[in-house]
Amino acid sequence: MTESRRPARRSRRGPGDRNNKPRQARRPSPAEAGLDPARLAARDVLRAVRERDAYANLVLPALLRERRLDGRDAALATELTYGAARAQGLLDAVIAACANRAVTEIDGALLDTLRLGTYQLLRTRIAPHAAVATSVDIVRGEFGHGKSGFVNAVLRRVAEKPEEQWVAELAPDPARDPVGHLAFRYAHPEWIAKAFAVALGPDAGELEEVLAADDARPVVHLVARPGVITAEELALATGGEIGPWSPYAVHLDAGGDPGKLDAVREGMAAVQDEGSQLVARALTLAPLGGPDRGRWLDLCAGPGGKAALLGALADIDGGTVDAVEPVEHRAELIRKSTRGLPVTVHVADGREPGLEPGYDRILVDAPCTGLGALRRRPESRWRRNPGDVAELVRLQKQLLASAIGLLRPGGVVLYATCSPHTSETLAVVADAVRRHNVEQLDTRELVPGVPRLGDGPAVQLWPHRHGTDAMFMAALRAPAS
Ligand SMILES: C[S@@+](CC[C@H](N)C(=O)[O-])C[C@H]1O[C@@H](n2cnc3c(N)ncnc32)[C@H](O)[C@@H]1O
Repeated sequence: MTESRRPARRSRRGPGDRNNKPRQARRPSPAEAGLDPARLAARDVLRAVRERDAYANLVLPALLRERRLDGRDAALATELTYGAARAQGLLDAVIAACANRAVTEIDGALLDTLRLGTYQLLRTRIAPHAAVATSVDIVRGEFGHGKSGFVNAVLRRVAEKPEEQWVAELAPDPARDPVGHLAFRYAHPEWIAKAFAVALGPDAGELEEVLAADDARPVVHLVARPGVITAEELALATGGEIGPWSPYAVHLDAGGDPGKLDAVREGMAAVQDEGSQLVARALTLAPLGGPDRGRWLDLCAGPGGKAALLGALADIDGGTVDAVEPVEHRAELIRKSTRGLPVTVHVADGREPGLEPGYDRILVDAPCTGLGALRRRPESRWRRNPGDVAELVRLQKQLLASAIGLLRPGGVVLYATCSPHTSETLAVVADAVRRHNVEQLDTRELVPGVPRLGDGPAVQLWPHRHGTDAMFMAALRAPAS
């Protein structure tokens, strides 16, 4: 991040032009007030996230379009929004230390701007005076001098020390609490860092790399629709690079909106993490007892990323896919993403979908905490709490049991989560193996060519090792007869 403060844009319309109203009769627009549009957009998204539980990665693109921000403004707004949303816990600890009060005692509207300013001061190369002045301007424009004085005072204290020094002062002692220290330093809730350490097991020494990977800006992954375009052709068409593991993956390094790419608009490609591509492909590669008659099921299919890949692969061999999703608007997304493919969408609960048993292959891409995709969902680490896990695990076990009941003899179910939390992964699979007559396959063989998959039989992908989301998958096969 090399952005420094630029002169604020001025409106071309003279202040007072509209409706010929006198100058003093209306508030100046943000541009007229000299407010930086990128920072204002970032502040507004942070506010929507805090007040309405909005998703930053949905609100920001819409807001950039609405305000016609592009180029450097869009890049700066994106960096500041996602960066501040990810780092919230660390930013709040520093703000609390500088304000001499808990952040819960600070007016939320001021806190958004303080987070934005603190992020710029600690984690970007934006000149400190610019970070402070633009934050103060935003607050002064909305609340007046008194509150902007408070923001000014807090941010000036933040600016006294670099991030490392704040971490050294505020984080738990690394000798006594190494996981707590890393969690603080890499801005993760401690329970999530602990869950990652447990999932890494003997490789827990890699925890710092996992946490750091979560904070890196994620590369956009595209999937080339099989039978329509190859990854090579897609890479050429988009200027991207072929992904290392999935035969359909292309990585886009450049920023910008992938939805505007011709290949994506024309349905030849879609945005999909390479790990998700590997999950869908693994289901198709699993060895069945007996021949594959091409009757496949995606039991938790919304919004349809994997259903679309499965549908395209099924189409090549004349197979079909049933896709189940209980939430109507997510079912509609599946219909859109699988248009033209042999996929039938069922709005139903996967625990009792009302489908005829006898499937050759079933994917259970279970609802989960999403702890494996934190880099793509900036605010989610601060929204989730440990109490979410037990309820999800109950649902995951029920969905997996339902899937096993829908298999034909010799059929395979692939259980997957975008979470590495072992309660959602290994424990759910162990429970299924204990309760049901299924054999666990070596899932590593279903992701050929991918290194560092551990001792099996399940597969845990990691952002720091594979550049994918931390997808988990385990294949279970029903006895042949
Ligand atoms: C991890 S997402 C699946 C992502 C999807 N496979 C893809 O690649 O786009 C889990 C989905 O399960 C759905 N879900 C939640 N409860 C469910 C249930 N009882 N039965 C089936 N699906 C359910 C959620 O609405 C969500 O769309």
